[in-house]
Amino acid sequence: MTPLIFGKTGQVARELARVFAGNDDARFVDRGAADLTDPDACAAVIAASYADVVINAAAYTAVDNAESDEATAHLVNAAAPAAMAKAAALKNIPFLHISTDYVFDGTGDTPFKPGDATVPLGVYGKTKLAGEQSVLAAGGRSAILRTSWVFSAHGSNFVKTMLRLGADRSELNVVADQFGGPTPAAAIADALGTMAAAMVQGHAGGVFHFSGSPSVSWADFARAIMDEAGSACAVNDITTAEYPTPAKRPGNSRLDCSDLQRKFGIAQPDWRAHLKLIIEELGNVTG
Ligand SMILES: NC(=O)C1=CN([C@@H]2O[C@H](COP(=O)(O)OP(=O)(O)OC[C@H]3O[C@@H](n4cnc5c(N)ncnc54)[C@H](OP(=O)(O)O)[C@@H]3O)[C@@H](O)[C@H]2O)C=CC1
Ligand SMILES: Cc1cn([C@H]2C[C@H](O)[C@@H](COP(=O)(O)OP(=O)(O)O[C@H]3O[C@@H](C)C(=O)[C@@H](O)[C@H]3O)O2)c(=O)[nH]c1=O
Ligand SMILES: [Mg+2]
Repeated sequence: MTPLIFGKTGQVARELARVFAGNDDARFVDRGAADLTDPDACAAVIAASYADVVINAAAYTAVDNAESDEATAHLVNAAAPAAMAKAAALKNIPFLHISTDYVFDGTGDTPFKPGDATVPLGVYGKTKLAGEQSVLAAGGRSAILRTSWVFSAHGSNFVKTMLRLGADRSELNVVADQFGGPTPAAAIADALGTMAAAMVQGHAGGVFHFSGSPSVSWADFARAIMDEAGSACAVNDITTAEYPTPAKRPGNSRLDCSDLQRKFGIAQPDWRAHLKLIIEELGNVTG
């Protein structure tokens, strides 16, 4: 396999570097080599490459900032993936793209299936959905992996935020009415590696869901983080209304991941086991 990967510094991209560590042909494209605000530059990198599969692990992920910066979020999350998917289709090579639970409105309490109606609540979700749609419309073979609540030892994520805040405070208020599956970036990268290999062999692709198990509220997740880190910081349940943010977030982010299991043999990871490893890796002592 000769994968071309957009993103180098992000949570998932760094784990893809581990997945492809033994592959000298793998190439990672960072912001300096192709800025996603310049979709033509992204297409040009694909056109000039010898890759047999393209993975896009770069995105505009600042959910609240996107509310006041829709133009940039749209370029990065929609226009760039559209250009990438078209360039990959022209070369007749498969394209793998990552999307989000935030394409859903979060109603109900059952896990969303890939074919369920998408109704994003904010700009980030709206631009990610536009990206999905243009990737599927590009005419090539593509796979879209929707995931949720990504965490790892690197970059910025909820685990690192909780460890940082928990180190200075005796209690934290965290929303207890938004539910989803925390997902280790390492498991996403492993899944993408498996999917890329299958796609190179001719797998048809499609839209799939992948999240960690079990589903919890952000408050439950925060408590698990504090417990695992040995932190004395207490976590109080609050409602979404008590934690106002620029972007509205879905109350139900649960994803039904059974299609990915059936079509690619990929099982949902238990996020608790990964959390333990990551907190060990961070060497965190929060007192
Ligand atoms: N984080 C999460 O909780 C979730 C993420 N996802 C999706 O998973 C994928 C990977 O996310 P994750 O690894 O967390 O992302 P990160 O936020 O950790 O990293 C984002 C990456 O995108 C790059 N990037 C952003 N803007 C540009 C740009 N203009 N040009 C070039 N590169 C750019 C960043 O580069 P730089 O370092 O230079 O800024 C960085 O490498 C994304 O598609 C995201 O939408 C889905 C569900 C949840
Ligand atoms: C820091 C903090 C957050 N919260 C809430 C806000 C929010 O509802 C929830 C999580 O906060 P975050 O800022 O990490 O959430 P957010 O950045 O919205 O995380 C999302 O990122 C994008 C990229 C995705 O695709 C989603 O799957 C999801 O992971 O916790 C509290 O209640 N208390 C706190 O002290
Ligand atoms: Mg965030």
